[in-house]
Amino acid sequence: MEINLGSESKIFELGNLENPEPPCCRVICKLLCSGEKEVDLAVQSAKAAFKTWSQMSGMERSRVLLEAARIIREQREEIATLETINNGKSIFEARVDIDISWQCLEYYAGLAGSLAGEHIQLPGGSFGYTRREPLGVCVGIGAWNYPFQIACWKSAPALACGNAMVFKPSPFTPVSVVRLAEIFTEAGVPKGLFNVVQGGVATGQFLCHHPDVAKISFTGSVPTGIKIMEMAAKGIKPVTLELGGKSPLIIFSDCALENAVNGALMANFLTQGEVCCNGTRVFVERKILDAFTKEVVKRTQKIKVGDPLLEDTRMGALINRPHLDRVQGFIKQAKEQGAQVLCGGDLYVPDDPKLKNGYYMRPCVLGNCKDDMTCVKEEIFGPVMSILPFDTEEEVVERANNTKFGLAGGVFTRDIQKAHRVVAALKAGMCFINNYNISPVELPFGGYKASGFGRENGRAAIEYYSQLKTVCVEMGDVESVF
Ligand SMILES: NC(=O)c1ccc[n+]([C@@H]2O[C@H](COP(=O)([O-])OP(=O)(O)OC[C@H]3O[C@@H](n4cnc5c(N)ncnc54)[C@H](O)[C@@H]3O)[C@@H](O)[C@H]2O)c1
Ligand SMILES: C[N+](C)(C)CCCC=O
Repeated sequence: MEINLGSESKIFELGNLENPEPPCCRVICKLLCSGEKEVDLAVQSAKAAFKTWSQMSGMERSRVLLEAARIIREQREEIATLETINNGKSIFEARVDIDISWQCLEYYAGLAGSLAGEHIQLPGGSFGYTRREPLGVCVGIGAWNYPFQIACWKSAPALACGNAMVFKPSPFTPVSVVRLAEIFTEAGVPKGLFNVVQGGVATGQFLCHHPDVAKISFTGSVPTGIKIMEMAAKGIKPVTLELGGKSPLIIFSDCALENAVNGALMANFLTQGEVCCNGTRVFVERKILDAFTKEVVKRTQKIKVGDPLLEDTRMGALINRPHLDRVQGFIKQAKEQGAQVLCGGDLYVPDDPKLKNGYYMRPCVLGNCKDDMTCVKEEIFGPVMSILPFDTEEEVVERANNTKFGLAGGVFTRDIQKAHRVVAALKAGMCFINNYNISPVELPFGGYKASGFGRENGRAAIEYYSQLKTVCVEMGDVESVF
């Protein structure tokens, strides 16, 4: 893979080969941060490509996106391996991420040909119509937990609507999105339509302030989301913010217990727990608290942690040493505040000497949790589940909503009326009934409250990557008031 590097700014490394002692691991590549000049070059080349792409019909764009989806499907194994090396997640999960990525491209390819406005009849034979038009050069800024998938969730609807995109991945996971750019080019998008710039805060700021950028779609933390919104406000640019969460998962005593346990594991331990929509506050009806807890702990202890490239590994390494330390800090604080570590939470050192400095920990289940504990209130973004007992539906709904976040929520029950009643009362954008953390690309995804706004996936995303032009057509004479 050829990595398109800027010439300015400092080099950043993914790991450090020269000094393989903690806190560093191995270098897999060295990249230059894109400076102001490189950001401008990327935006200008995207702007030039936009002229061609936006004039193509939806069907023509659809064919190109389908070809990109086909290449990704064909190269699934290679891209999944790259993503595992990029992020540290298990190859098993990386394959799922890649599948969701090509499905996303296929879905928006399917919509591209049918994007249309309305015809509205007016008096005297006059009429109006609306045109759904692209915005121009959109910026995508990604987090490190789903690098390839986030880039697809942003670029697929953006390109389907006729936009160009400049994408900046997280500096912790800069690699796989470069492959996506190559694939778009192989598939036939005009040169420069999807550009990648590399770097961190400064590069992101150059992008957000650029006068030729029409829209910013951001995935990341709440504090950065606030800064993105402030920068966008200065240029009156629309934003999509996909931010953090501390989502509730509510397990009623009438659930199918095995499904509920599976759901709780899905809600907490994908991608080493580094998932924005995780259901980390697991509310369990007191009647089944012991049975549920016993089973969830047993199953958590069986999760195979280690070399993410091995077929049977289900949990790989956390993103970096500071983040691992931060997660460990939350567990220490939880213990100090009275929570009980029911399993895991300790560092894991694989037998393989080449992995001994990796950022591994055992997945953790915390019992004896209370709503006011830090581990229950703050997003940990690691493999830490907090179990909280409850007694009544009314009580649990109130406690579930008692958070600044509103990204997701889940309910396990066999009572279908209760299930719909409870999800209707949850103040969260993405709710699951009797499952958790599955990702059909047909369904809109996004948050309430501090978890952000705008939607990715589904038809809804089209609204956020296009604008409506209204055309009013007079068929008679002009009746002037003057
Ligand atoms: N809602 C979602 O879909 C979703 C998905 C994944 C992650 N997240 C959230 O992301 C967070 C973890 O990801 P992270 O640590 O990469 O988040 P982050 O906010 O630190 O960084 C996200 C991206 O923003 C860039 N950035 C940082 N400061 C910037 C600035 N001032 N201007 C412009 N760009 C800037 C970073 O380089 C990175 O590319 C968690 O809070 C998680 O919940 C949300
Ligand atoms: C694919 N998941 C598991 C729904 C995660 C979506 C992106 C959030 O971090």
